[in-house]
Amino acid sequence: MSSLLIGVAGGTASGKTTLARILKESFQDNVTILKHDYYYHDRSHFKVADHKINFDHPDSFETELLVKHLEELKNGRSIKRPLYSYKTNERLKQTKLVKPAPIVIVEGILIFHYQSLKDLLDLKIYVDTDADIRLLRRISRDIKERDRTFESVKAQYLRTVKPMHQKFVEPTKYQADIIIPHGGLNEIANDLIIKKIKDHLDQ
Ligand SMILES: Nc1ncnc2c1ncn2[C@@H]1O[C@H](COP(=O)(O)OP(=O)(O)O)[C@@H](O)[C@H]1O
Ligand SMILES: O=c1ccn([C@@H]2O[C@H](COP(=O)(O)O)[C@@H](O)[C@H]2O)c(=O)[nH]1
Repeated sequence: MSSLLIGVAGGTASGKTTLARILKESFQDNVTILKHDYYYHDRSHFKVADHKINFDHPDSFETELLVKHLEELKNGRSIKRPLYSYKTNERLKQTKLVKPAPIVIVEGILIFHYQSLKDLLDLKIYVDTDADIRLLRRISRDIKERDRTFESVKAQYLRTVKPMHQKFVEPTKYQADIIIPHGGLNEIANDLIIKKIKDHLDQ
């Protein structure tokens, strides 16, 4: 059986990681998760504050490498994925071994922007959460987990995150097979996706 490739897109802090985590908890070793964020270009040479760098433009990622890795996984071969630090904007020297699995979830704000990536996906899910909720979540998460200050989150949001969302992320919503409202813990939507995955595993 070839792997089922599921893409989970949506704005920052919409609940993509939360959905991927719920699917991983339900299906354990049957699920492998790859984040587009692992494939950010290295920006550690920038000595300026984070909010000066545009991390929300499609050119910020090495998407060709992600596409190559997804093809490898789909063909049953392991890959060594990059490791990325949000704290230092750095692509680390080490890599992490990722084994193929029946379900591969790829997650990221812009994954439906690239035709080559979209063509590989069997199911495209867009997690749709209101911008004010996402901003509140992002402020808490970035301060707690990504070593940011309120001022830096605010400046980055206004300078790049919001305009790039409107220009590049939001339009990809209509590329999705399923749009999940109130993303993160939408139980009905999550149950439907779990059912779809079970059907694939039972084939
Ligand atoms: N339904 C929800 N209710 C409250 N907080 C949530 C919900 N879904 C996600 N979060 C929180 O919001 C933050 C961003 O969620 P996450 O799933 O990491 O989003 P994304 O991967 O889209 O950036 C995390 O701190 C997460 O715990
Ligand atoms: O070094 C970095 C890399 C990325 N970001 C921000 O992360 C989000 C995407 O991650 P989500 O988990 O989907 O929120 C994106 O909006 C970038 O702005 C960063 O701040 N620093």
